Amino acid sequence: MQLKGKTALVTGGAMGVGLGVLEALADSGTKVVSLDVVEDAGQKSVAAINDKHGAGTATFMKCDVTDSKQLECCFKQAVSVLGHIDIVFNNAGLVLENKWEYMIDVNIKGVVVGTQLAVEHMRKDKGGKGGVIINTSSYAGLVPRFTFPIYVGTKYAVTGFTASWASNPYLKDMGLRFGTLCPTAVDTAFQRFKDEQLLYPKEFKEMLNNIGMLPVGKAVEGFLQIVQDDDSNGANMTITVKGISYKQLLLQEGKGLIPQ
Ligand SMILES: NC(=O)c1ccc[n+]([C@@H]2O[C@H](COP(=O)([O-])OP(=O)(O)OC[C@H]3O[C@@H](n4cnc5c(N)ncnc54)[C@H](O)[C@@H]3O)[C@@H](O)[C@H]2O)c1
Ligand SMILES: CCCCC[C@H](O)/C=C/C=C\C/C=C\C/C=C\CCCC(=O)O
Repeated sequence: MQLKGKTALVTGGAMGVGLGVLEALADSGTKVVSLDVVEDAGQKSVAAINDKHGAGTATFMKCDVTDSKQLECCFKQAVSVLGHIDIVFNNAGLVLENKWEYMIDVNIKGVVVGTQLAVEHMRKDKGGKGGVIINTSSYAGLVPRFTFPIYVGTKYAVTGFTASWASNPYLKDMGLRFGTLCPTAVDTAFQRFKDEQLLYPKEFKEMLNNIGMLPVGKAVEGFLQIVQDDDSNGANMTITVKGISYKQLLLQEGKGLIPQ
């Protein structure tokens, strides 16, 4: 997909990976809408993008992705601002083993509702223009980690849910494709966690000391690879200190998605 002249909606866009993606999309000529629960940072980051690229390039909407009504309303507002949506990045997420019901609401429900709204507004067979939907999982959505078991469960849910949509046999009519972003630890506010947010914080910090953290730009690079590769559908874009790679999942008649 050529990014110039396209439109995108990003959740969790106020900081971290979401903001990195917003900035990269705006730099490539995409008009963007940022949804986030943190209004101050959201407004400031959008103002900076508009200062750089011109008024109207970016729009911020305060939205708690755990509230389906808010998300539905913001998608409608985004379509009226953008005209239509080509790219949706369901990225908002957190790690809260000590408040796991809320974490499940953000990491799973927020992605499920965000994906369903994206399909509804984007599918060609119902008046949309098609496009790509990318959901943020994690390396921990592919490889279990004892340090935060419920977080891992939410990310496995995102990976499985997104792959299931990617294996939908009617995607051609809808003009949609899907991808999942699976980075290891990325240097964002996410990593400035309080110990009670993890089950085994000491052990995770030791693990982190061994492998180090990725810069946000590496996660953004992985996102852009999926968005720009029109042949990519069902890719788990794995981003680690060893590099960026994705297993293209092939849709084989009668067998669903099979790893290459
Ligand atoms: N940082 C990492 O180590 C890492 C690694 C792999 C995957 N991830 C995933 O990447 C995604 C982005 O994380 P990040 O590292 O950029 O963290 P971050 O904390 O810097 O950014 C997350 C953003 O999501 C927003 N958010 C949180 N709850 C929300 C809600 N209910 N509604 C709307 N917005 C909400 C936050 O306000 C914040 O702006 C998350 O899904 C996370 O699980 C992070
Ligand atoms: C505070 C919790 C942060 C969780 C962030 C993220 O979603 C999960 C990351 C999962 C793992 C990162 C930590 C260790 C990775 C261990 C090995 C990765 C090696 C990858 C490789 O280079 O092969």
